[in-house]
Amino acid sequence: MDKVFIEGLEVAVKIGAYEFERAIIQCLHLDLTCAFDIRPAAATDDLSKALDYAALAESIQQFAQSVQFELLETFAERLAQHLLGEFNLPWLRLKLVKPGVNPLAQRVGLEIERPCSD
Ligand SMILES: Nc1nc2c(c(=O)[nH]1)N=C([C@H](O)[C@@H](O)CO)CN2
Repeated sequence: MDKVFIEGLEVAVKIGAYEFERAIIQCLHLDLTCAFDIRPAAATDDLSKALDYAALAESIQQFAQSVQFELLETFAERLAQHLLGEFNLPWLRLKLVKPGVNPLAQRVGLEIERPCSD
């Protein structure tokens, strides 16, 4: 299956398990890969037949503005379900990085695939 992706999207969101995090907005770095058949768009040169990555990015930003969670896991799962439904996607991979959390690590975060491949 073809893939449409966004890499390095900066997303501002209220997220964190600790008390001090409930009052601040933090920036996550997001990579998204979506399975999508590009042939109808390629055959017609028509954006309406494509998976519009600008629309994906806008939907992600709006979702992030409308929620507040403690865990990256919750944010990832809810966002994945939101995108699968809104864009009628058969599969996606979503990677979230929360920068600056652990001084001994370059990056921490998680990656999910939905529907699961295993
Ligand atoms: N698996 C996770 N571990 C941790 C999370 C998380 O969302 N998922 N969150 C935190 C804290 O919010 C931390 O990022 C604050 O610096 C700790 N561990």
